Amino acid sequence: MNQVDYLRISLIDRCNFRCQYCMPEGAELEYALKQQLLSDAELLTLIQEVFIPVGFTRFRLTGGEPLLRPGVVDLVKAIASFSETQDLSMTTNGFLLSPIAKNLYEAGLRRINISLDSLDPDIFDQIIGNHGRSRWQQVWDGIQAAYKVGFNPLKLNVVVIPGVNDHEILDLAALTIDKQWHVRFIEFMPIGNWQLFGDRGWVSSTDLRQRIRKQWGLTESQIRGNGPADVFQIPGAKGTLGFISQMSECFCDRCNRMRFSADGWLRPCLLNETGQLDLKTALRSGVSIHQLREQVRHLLAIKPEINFKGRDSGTTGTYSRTMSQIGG
Ligand SMILES: Nc1nc2c(ncn2[C@@H]2O[C@H](COP(=O)(O)OP(=O)(O)OP(=O)(O)O)[C@@H](O)[C@H]2O)c(=O)[nH]1
Ligand SMILES: C[S@@+](CC[C@H](N)C(=O)[O-])C[C@H]1O[C@@H](n2cnc3c(N)ncnc32)[C@H](O)[C@@H]1O
Ligand code: SF4
Ligand code: SF4
Repeated sequence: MNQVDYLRISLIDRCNFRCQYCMPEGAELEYALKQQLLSDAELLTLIQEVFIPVGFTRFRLTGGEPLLRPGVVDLVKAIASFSETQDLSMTTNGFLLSPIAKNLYEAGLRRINISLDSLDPDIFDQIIGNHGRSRWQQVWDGIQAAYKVGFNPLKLNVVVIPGVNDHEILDLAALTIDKQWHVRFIEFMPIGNWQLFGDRGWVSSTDLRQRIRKQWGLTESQIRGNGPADVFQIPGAKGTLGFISQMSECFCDRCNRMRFSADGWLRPCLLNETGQLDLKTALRSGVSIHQLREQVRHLLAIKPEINFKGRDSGTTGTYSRTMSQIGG
């Protein structure tokens, strides 16, 4: 059985973007109230006294937009300071990154994944639901700042939406030729926006690889990631290309992760809502740390049965939480 030692922690369910595939404009979203969110102290207690003792050693901070969380640098510092923390990373939209990148690095964050769905500012703004001054440049500046500060690996996430940004695949892939960046193409999942998804809203990774292979050739990379991406490389390129094929492939047999929401729910599988534990309510109502640990241990033991098994249909299920609430 795969070791489950990687926890994706959502720091906040809010976001400064409205990506079409995640929290589209007009969608009715219910945000957690401040008192429903875990405080820093509660989160750190749960990490140190529950998650680490049951075997989690790798943590990814996500959201919503994690850089909107007040005191995010101090939180990074605190999690990085636990001697058991072997890997601390973040997934961000990069908009607020530039001025804070150095502080995050100095606080102990080493890996960062930044979403960048387009190199064309107009298409970018259309995808993220922006109507004012374009936000592309500020995100690009955030990426450059992270690169300069020394984040390694630096990964760029692209959700591929047919008819919207799939014509940019080669331009995005070309970013890896001269820079040691890792560009990852993610198959769009119908969580959050069924309308945009339509009959077949995703382009398969196999299809994308064919297009890239035709242009430059493509080899399987020796580098293995920590997660679901299959890693390839344009021959001679400095960086790599990752393909996250959650619609066309099953990588659940190598699943190593759980998710923890900003309001304290532990979720054993992204695509299956079974078995979630409300650790915040339990903690606040005085359930002992020992009992919480046992509950999480039990969830780890039954996770293989919960892991998503409905992939054959080529769709997923229906979900009560959006990607922004789950943390991707
Ligand atoms: N189905 C499924 N998709 C996942 C899982 N983990 C990540 N993804 C998808 O991959 C996207 C990008 O994830 P990231 O936040 O960049 O993290 P990652 O690729 O796991 O990170 P690394 O630790 O750098 O490998 C997510 O938004 C999801 O769409 C998973 O366990 N199951
Ligand atoms: C929910 S976001 C949270 C972190 C941050 N706000 C960001 O966008 O990077 C995490 C990841 O989920 C991806 N994502 C969101 N909705 C998705 C969907 N419907 N299908 C596939 N990936 C999705 C985003 O592209 C992003 O890479
Ligand atoms: S994908 Fe990230 S940036 Fe886009 S709306 Fe969702 S949480 Fe915000
Ligand atoms: S769908 Fe569930 S079991 Fe499969 S890789 Fe993602 S989180 Fe793990």
